[in-house]
Amino acid sequence: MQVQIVDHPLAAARLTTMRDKTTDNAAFRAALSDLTQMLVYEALADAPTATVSIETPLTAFDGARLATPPLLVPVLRAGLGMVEQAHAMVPEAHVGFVGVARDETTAEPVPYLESLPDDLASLPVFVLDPMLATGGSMLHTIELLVARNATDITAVCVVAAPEGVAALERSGHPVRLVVAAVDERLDETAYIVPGLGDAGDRQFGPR
Ligand SMILES: O=P(O)(O)OC[C@H]1O[C@H](OP(=O)(O)OP(=O)(O)O)[C@H](O)[C@@H]1O
Ligand SMILES: O=c1cc[nH]c(=O)[nH]1
Ligand SMILES: [Mg+2]
Repeated sequence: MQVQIVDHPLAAARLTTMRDKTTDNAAFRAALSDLTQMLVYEALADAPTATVSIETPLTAFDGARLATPPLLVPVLRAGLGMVEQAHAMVPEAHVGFVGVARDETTAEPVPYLESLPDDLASLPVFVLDPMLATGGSMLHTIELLVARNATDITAVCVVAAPEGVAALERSGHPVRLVVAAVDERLDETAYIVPGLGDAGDRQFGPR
């Protein structure tokens, strides 16, 4: 599996703001939005383009547009903080939604929402979720996509645990990972260390 770590001073600065426990909800959301812009920019660096013939004020010109804009799929709740910025970067993209919440005691994903197009055979898909911990929520989402014939999936995350990266790798699904950092480990409650805490709570408050 391809793992692309977005290692840039501006990304590191936003991630540091997100990790800081004194950062309030609004500043956390702002840093996540900025960082999403960088992650999506990097995730699309090799995307195929199609030619668009236009006229500049001076002459004819063959320009470019994305050949196939990806379907954006935020994983609720925490992925909601990424979708507006990702959509601003790719305004022509369609958006699907998946809702999953980890059971607090087992850390197993509990699905509660699924709103996706029926056929994803010819569409790249960007799954937006800041946290890849055990990988359970991401794998649940990827399985929904693969069941709809998706063959080109990018997980766009902020922080991953090595355990989550390994789970994606083991799954054999057609996925690559674009992430700002791969942290040390999971703790005994399956939270990422050093991490940034609960990405949903830090944006929206406790559920
Ligand atoms: O890799 P995993 O072990 O599955 O953990 C990662 C998931 O946990 C968080 O969501 P959470 O369940 O806290 O829901 P929330 O976004 O509503 O807070 C996060 O946004 C991921 O979806
Ligand atoms: O560290 C973690 C693990 C799962 N979900 C989060 O929001 N944070
Ligand atoms: Mg949460």
